[in-house]
Amino acid sequence: SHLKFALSRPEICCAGIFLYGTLPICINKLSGKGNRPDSLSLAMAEPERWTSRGDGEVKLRMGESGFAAEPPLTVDQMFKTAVERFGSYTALGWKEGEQTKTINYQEYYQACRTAAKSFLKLGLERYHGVGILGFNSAEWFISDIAAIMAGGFAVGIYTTNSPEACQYLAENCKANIIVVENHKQLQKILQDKLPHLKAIIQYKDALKEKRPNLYTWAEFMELGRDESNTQLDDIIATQKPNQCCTLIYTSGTTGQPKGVMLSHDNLTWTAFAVGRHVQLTEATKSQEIVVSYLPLSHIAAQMVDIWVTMKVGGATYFAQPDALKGSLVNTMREVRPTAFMGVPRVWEKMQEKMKSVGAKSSTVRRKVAVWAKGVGLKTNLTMARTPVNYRLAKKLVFRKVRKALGLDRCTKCYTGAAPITKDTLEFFLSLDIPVYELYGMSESTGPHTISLPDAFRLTSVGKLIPGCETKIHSPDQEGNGEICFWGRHVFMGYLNQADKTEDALDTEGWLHSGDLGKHDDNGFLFITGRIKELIITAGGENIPPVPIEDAVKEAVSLVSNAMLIGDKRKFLAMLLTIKCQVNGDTGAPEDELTPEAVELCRKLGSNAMRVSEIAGGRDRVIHAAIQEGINRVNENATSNAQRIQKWIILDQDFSITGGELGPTMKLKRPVVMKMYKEQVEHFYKEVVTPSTPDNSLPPK
Ligand SMILES: Nc1ncnc2c1ncn2[C@@H]1O[C@H](COP(=O)(O)OP(=O)(O)OP(=O)(O)O)[C@@H](O)[C@H]1O
Repeated sequence: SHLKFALSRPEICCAGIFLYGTLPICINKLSGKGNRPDSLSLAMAEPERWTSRGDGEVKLRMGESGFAAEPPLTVDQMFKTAVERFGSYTALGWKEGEQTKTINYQEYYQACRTAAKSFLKLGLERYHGVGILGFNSAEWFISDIAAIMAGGFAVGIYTTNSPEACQYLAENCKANIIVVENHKQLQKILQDKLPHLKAIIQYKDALKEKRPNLYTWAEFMELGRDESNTQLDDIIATQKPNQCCTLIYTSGTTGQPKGVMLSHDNLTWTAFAVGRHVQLTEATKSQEIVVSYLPLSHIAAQMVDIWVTMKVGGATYFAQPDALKGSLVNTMREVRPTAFMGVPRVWEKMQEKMKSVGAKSSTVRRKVAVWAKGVGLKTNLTMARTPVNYRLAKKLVFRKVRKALGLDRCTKCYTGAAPITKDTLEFFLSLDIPVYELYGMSESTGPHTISLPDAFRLTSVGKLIPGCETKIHSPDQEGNGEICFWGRHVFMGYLNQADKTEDALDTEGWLHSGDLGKHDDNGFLFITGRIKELIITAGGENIPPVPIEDAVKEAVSLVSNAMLIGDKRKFLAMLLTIKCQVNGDTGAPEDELTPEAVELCRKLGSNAMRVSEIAGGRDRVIHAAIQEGINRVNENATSNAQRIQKWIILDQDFSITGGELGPTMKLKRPVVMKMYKEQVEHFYKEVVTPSTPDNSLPPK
């Protein structure tokens, strides 16, 4: 028909050829190389691999067989199937006073439909956000799924966000509705600056003030209770798996948060692939139980607690808001999860706690524990369990430890979202608790590789999830290169950020992770660095900071956080913080040292009790001990450029509340650089000589 048209109207065709020549240039400018803007894509038959438009569609990365060929589903379709198969099984559980309340899959689905109708009644528009700002709860899940069913975007907001950060997100996703946990979170969004906002719902505690368009959870659910189903069903009928339904905002370790657009297929396929790959059991055989406590605005928690659990008909129990301040272990002991996911900091905290309890126990107990841990590590590393010793150690120690942690029926313990140290992995392995690593990013809907009981290498992040692919881009001689992902878990694009999307996805559609890694001969992936935080010195040397920071933390036990500086500078310097107490209510670091740090100071010959007595080199004894540790690290440096020439102890530890750490405890380097600009400038102002009175070490 094109040919026929060209022959009948040659003048239009010539103009068309002219336009056709210039159009690609305009298109490239508008939307990035090789990817048509969506208005044009719509006119053409096939959507492209990515889009940065909220109402855009993408081409699914279907495979011909295996996991990648699984038929695509919308969230509603997956949920309906779960209701058909597991309708009467417990879906969600939570504590109300001393009582545990539960709802089954049938009730859960109906609650989501009611909430979806309420959202529509409040004016939720298609492809607009529903922000959710609060601790994990049934209301959080219901809001999330209802937002999707009603045609909006579910948008989790970190509870630790400042009012400005909350407003930035709400504006960015054109939030029509924001669901908040309590009065404290409500205060963060009570601004006139949100042009799209139509209503706010508070799901915990009584309202402290009445405002138009502010609803309690009960009032909100009442709105949709008797609404007809027509509007909701019409919207659900038009939803497609390749459309966006969830926005995950990156936590900003590498810059301003970006809205990662996840499609229905991203969520439902990843839930299927993970559940199948790690061999979760379906509720009809034996129900999987998880505890929800990690921030739900992060993809790891959402994927495990909401989607994977729904796929297999598991039950999710909610921890208390003060979970990470100490109550988690109580919930764990009550719920006794069958699968448990922690970010590295959670495992580290457990390790610290167990070590300090262990240190106080009797000599005999300690000796038994040391012996058992030796047996545990050896047998788990070699996978050859010496029956007698292992059985005895299990009876005397391992079983008791698992019970105390609430992990007695947990067969799947995971860590992910950030690097974990070998020391922590070995600690748990020695207690016969293998912690399996997951690796991925928001842009890959969570996991890309997973280690499994029968595919496990200490410090490896495991092997690829079937249906996904990994490419190591530009590998060096040792096989180290940028890890790139391919598969149905790869995101749609960053909302309204075509340029940033283009940086992340290459023309063939590979997602560039910004992480360095390599495979061993058996296909295990090892993360060896982060390109996104590589330091390039003024001399042109590329230095990955994390190994040096970890080495310092290991050499000087008093140090809680370390950040290496030196990008575009002549030499390396380091900001250090000291292990201190944390305020139980606010999570803010305090001036008092931890008991462990006080003990370490004593051993070194210092009476320091507070950070302020040590910071800035005030305590000469501690200062000398740290310098000695740093000298040891410097001795192992691979080149002169990799030696730490100067360092300083800061007055305050890094924290999530302070903004220096992201929700998964990854360092927000740009934030720290800004906060300590003066100290950093000071490093580079001074002439480095051996007699410099601060913490300097002369260049070799
Ligand atoms: N098991 C792991 N081991 C080491 N690093 C990991 C692991 N899992 C995730 N990471 C790191 O976390 C990154 C993904 O972070 P995520 O997508 O959760 O973003 P984020 O925490 O919101 O921060 P950002 O602002 O950097 O995107 C990965 O690219 C990798 O650097």
